Amino acid sequence: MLAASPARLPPNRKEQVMRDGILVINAGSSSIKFSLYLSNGDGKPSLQSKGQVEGINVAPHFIAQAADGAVLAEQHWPADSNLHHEDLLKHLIDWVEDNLDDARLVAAGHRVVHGGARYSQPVLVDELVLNGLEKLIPLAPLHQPHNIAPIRALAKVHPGLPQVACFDTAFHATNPKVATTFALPRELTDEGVRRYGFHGLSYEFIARRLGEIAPKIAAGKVVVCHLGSGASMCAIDNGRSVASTLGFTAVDGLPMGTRTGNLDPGVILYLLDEKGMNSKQIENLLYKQSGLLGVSGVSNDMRVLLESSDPHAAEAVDLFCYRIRRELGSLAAAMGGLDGVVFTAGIGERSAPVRRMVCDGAGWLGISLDGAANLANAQTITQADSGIPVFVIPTDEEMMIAKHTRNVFKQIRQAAQ
Ligand SMILES: Nc1ncnc2c1ncn2[C@@H]1O[C@H](COP(=O)(O)OP(=O)(O)O)[C@@H](O)[C@H]1O
Ligand SMILES: CC(=O)OP(=O)(O)O
Ligand SMILES: [Mg+2]
Repeated sequence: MLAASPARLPPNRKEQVMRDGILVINAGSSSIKFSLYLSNGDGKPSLQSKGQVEGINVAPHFIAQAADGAVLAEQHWPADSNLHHEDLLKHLIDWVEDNLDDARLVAAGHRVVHGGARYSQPVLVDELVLNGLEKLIPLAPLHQPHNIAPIRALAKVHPGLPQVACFDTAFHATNPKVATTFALPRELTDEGVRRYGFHGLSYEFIARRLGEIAPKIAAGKVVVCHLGSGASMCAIDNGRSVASTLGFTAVDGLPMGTRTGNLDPGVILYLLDEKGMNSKQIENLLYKQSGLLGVSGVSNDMRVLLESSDPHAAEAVDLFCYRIRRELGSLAAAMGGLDGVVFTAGIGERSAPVRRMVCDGAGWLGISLDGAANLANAQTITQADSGIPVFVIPTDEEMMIAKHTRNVFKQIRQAAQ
């Protein structure tokens, strides 16, 4: 049973001293990340613990940490342990429940990458919603099945726990039609074949955080570069997404760890007709064998490429940075101007060489990098007289999910009273 059961909502006298716990799950193909937030009143949810199971289907490793990073629990399983997503999720949930202290679990929030045309807001999940989300699996094969699996698994062990799906696509619902339309026959556009954009939870967090750090810039035209294993860029005008590099699926735009990014569709026809590949083989090529891994032949990990002496590794890094520079110009053009740039996610937050290669080629936009600040991953990495400031801001998709989940939970609690 997936729908929220009002029976568990009004706290009884004893429970009134308990704090509300919100479990956030961000599940990928080989890892399940969790964060437990305590939520009291209207304040910002506070992180109580976080952790992850990595190496699913290889040699799973579980780690849980307190908000200050202190390790609370750790477990390794051998490669032949035969543990699957569901077993490991159960381990994770059991650990969270055994370590709630004075909190009680009141809701769970999940990152779901594709909400399609229907969901432009977080939604309380029920069977109908889940069925709709399952129909979007072909549009995000690397993510959507893994995002949905923990919702079903959690519903089994916790029937009645309100679960909220928070979408990577939702922040881009403000894009104008011209930014989302492919030049395809109208019937296809009308049935939903259009650009959606992803990484929206990260962009929403960054837009809000930039509003605290540099409110004047945040009220202007900003390009945010979310550079992780999945990578994209977003044009944000006065806090609203107006264009992004990811499209109908999460394989468009920039080259990523293992994904091609933007590709002439004629290449797909060539693969079908001349190479005799079928759609599954092509999906595998586009999503798992390309990007940094495919070009370098070395690794999908930016750290490994930057340390490698293989010229193909350098070529992959060059291509990644070149494409970011091109998209920077394109997104600035979409907004008709540029007031600031933000780097975020694994590579954006930590890789000074990548940021330098992007910014050195963006002098024409007025960007003038401060080398020392860049090396130090400082919050502002441009010189004081740079025409455009460039920021490094750590993203926090989990915090965004916790906030959305708390808001949906508050609404259903009010409705139940
Ligand atoms: N110090 C670093 N320098 C360069 N790249 C880094 C560094 N730290 C992490 N990365 C890269 O960040 C990427 C993962 O980013 P992340 O945002 O955690 O991705 P995801 O959440 O999509 O798995 C990997 O390619 C990794 O190599
Ligand atoms: C949508 C997407 O590409 O997500 P990730 O970066 O987590 O792979
Ligand atoms: Mg990510």
